[in-house]
Amino acid sequence: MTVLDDGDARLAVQAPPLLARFNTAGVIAAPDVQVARRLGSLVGERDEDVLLAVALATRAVRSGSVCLHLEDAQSFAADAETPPGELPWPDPAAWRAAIEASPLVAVGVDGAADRPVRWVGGRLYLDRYWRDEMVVRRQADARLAAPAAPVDDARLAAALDRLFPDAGDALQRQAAAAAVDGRLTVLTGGPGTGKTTTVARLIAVLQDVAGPLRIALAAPTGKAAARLQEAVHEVVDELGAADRERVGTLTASTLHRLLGWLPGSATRFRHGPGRHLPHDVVVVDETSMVSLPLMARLLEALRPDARLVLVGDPDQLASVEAGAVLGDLVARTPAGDGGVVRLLTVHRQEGDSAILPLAAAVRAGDAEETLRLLRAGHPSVELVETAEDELPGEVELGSLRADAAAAGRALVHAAREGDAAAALRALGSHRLLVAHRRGPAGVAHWSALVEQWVGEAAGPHPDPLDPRSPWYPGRPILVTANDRETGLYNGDTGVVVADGEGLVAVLGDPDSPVRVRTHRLPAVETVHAMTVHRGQGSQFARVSLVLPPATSPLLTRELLYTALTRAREHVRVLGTAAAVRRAVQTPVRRASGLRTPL
Ligand SMILES: Nc1ncnc2c1ncn2[C@@H]1O[C@H](COP(=O)(O)OP(=O)(O)OP(=O)(O)O)[C@@H](O)[C@H]1O
Repeated sequence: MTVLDDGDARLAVQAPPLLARFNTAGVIAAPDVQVARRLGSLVGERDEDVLLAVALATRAVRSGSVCLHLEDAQSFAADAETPPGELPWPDPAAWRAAIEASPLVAVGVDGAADRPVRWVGGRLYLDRYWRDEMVVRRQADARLAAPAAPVDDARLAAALDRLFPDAGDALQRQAAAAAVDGRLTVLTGGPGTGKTTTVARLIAVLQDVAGPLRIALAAPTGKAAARLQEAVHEVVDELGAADRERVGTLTASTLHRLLGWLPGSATRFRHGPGRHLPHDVVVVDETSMVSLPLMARLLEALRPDARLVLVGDPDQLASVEAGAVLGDLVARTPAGDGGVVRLLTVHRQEGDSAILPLAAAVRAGDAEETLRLLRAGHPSVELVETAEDELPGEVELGSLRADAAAAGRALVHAAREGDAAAALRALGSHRLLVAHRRGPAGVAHWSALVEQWVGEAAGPHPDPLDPRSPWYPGRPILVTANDRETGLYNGDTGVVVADGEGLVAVLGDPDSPVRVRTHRLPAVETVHAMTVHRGQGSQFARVSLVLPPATSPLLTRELLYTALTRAREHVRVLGTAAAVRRAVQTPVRRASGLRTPL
């Protein structure tokens, strides 16, 4: 057994022996032990089996689950140093009995309301997540059970015929009809299946048959909100004059902004059960990124008679915080139920791109087909297969370097000339995505490498700049904090460009960029590479994905699928065949109770 080392932040100081054993084995971390001990001390619970279960429930939340399935507890040891079979797991029956008898634990749906942990159906919850899951469960059930206010059938049929003509897509039309009839509609589909097109047209239908309605468009990130707004405007601009007028000019915001986020307040949001949102319809895009707590807050804040339309792709990465609500809502709703519509036909004209078949193979979990498509050498797809578990060498990096340097050179030259639109277009022309934030395969390593390549390709700036200044024309930036004053959000990207004698940061849409003086910017990082999580909600002409070693716990099907579908024209994957296989064969499993009836 590893000796406890106080200098190692992963190891808890003075942990009870059983917890210490699981801690040193790497199954639970110091914060999990601390939560278990703190909760235990509230009620004098000393039973180490119970404390271990609480620590594992905390561990489960840290890895994105809402609760701990006790019978799956050993899965947390899969990547630990000690094989799960060698750890002193409590006897399952005794473990359950100890949990049920503990003063820490409320047992069952109707168990005591004031205990910090809840035990229901073999699942152990920290109370806060239990309550949020109940909010989502009750709200979703109520919304699916009772339809929205009725509309005139003939008028609805006419609106559907006009906005979803025969040549269109029957499922898109069905989604619009569901959004009129129901108070909760879940609209899913892969890239290019027409989700945004359907949203814009279903709003036109709603305004016609039930309007005038107050409509909110929202997304989990500022970037995704901006993209939604732009895409909806494009579709609305093509509608007939009467529909265009009824829809009006829609603006999209982040969910936090919609709910009235209050920094530092205990209730967190201005809108909630006691103060509903004024909207008749709320449409949320990129819902796969919405966590369980945020979904609970949104549902509580809706007027009971409002219509909610959740749009997204449940095969993408789930939220950073706990929960995979979109996937759960899709899975729990009976097939053929009006509340969930999955669009299946890809409408985007991409020539004969191999990206979507590749993404489909990944989604289907077919590792051999994924490798075959990657290796086939289609113009839109490239695999740079590296030697087992080594970082790619100079030869292997050749094509990535060529793309990164070309995009970087175009970006720097445009930035030096003060051409904001060209600089932002260059920023979107190629993006390097990686799995890890830190370590040898992390963002920092790759960002520094690309910076060096771009520096060599673009040459030194002709005018002498202050070498101590972090600002130079052609610096690509990623905003890492929300900032009300400038309206910038965590995740926004842009470029520093020349502006007369000085410099200005330009961000967002190349055709109508936001301009912010560098001294007014919130916290930013140089962004020559980003994590796949960061890239979610954005698309780029060309994408290069560096896979981590096959042993990385971050290597999942959702990560690969999300990265591949960020590319519009070309995607390059660098990594071993083993890493590709491992990713395709490792779907993320996030425990929750939402899929199971109570
Ligand atoms: N029913 C349809 N008939 C013909 N073309 C369509 C139809 N629906 C959508 N399209 C076209 O397909 C393309 C993709 O549509 P859209 O952007 O709405 O898809 P999406 O699912 O939102 O994609 P993504 O999430 O990747 O942005 C657009 O060019 C759109 O005009």
